[in-house]
Amino acid sequence: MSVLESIIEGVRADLAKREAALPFDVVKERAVKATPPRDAMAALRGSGIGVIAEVKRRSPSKGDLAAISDPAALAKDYADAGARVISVLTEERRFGGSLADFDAVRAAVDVPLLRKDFVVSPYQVHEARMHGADLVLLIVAALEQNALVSLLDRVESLGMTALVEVHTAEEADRALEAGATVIGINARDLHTLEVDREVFGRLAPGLPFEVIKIAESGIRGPGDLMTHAGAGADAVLVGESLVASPDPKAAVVQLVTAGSHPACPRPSR
Ligand SMILES: O=P(O)(O)OC[C@@H](O)[C@@H](O)c1c[nH]c2ccccc12
Repeated sequence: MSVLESIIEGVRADLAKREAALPFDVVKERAVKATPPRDAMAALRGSGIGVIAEVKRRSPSKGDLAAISDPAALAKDYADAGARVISVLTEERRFGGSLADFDAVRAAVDVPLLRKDFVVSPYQVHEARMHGADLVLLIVAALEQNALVSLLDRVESLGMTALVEVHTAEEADRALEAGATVIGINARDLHTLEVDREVFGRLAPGLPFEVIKIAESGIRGPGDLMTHAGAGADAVLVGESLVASPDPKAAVVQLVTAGSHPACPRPSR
């Protein structure tokens, strides 16, 4: 079993417990009553390279990254530093995240929030909306094509934005075929957990110019942001290097400053 498959097995088991505790119909009703989704596309299209900052406690590849005692305070620092979107891991077993973290962040900031999890069921999409999510991650490698298409439609039908994640050219084709308008290119292979920082530069130029392109994982600082910008990134998604920094707020400021510097390549749209 690959790492991805074993993560999904755990996600399905946890999901079954939540479904037993709170029926889908109730989740759907509450999702409709939640604060309407914020415009994530507009946030991502802002001038310069956007920074998506992630609240991430742990990872399967590195173990504990940071003891985040106050996720709301961290998120507030991110937002104050100019992060356009904040990503919150809600997967519990491998990433130490939770919907409680998501709720704490939601209550603290007004920027669009991404629910970062292994979404395999419509339940999780409505659940994300119920908790005030504006974007939902859909990982192509985790989904059959028809599931990808129907989950993408569902995310959009609830007024949210789907961030469709790919790692190979074949997955990028599947994302486009499914109608993705925001594509994240993950440098990390979720089957092996290996990081290849060149994947973005290989795949992004092959995507249509109107697709919003996000470089994900392994971004150490402004240098990596500039490299991805040169290959056509609209935004970068950064976790570890921020949470592990002695000063996460300053680390975001550095990225935002680099991404809005006149010397930084601009998104071509
Ligand atoms: O911590 P990093 O290397 O900066 O990476 C952040 C983000 O890209 C990573 O957390 C991630 C990308 N895709 C995922 C899918 C599931 C869980 C986590 C992820």
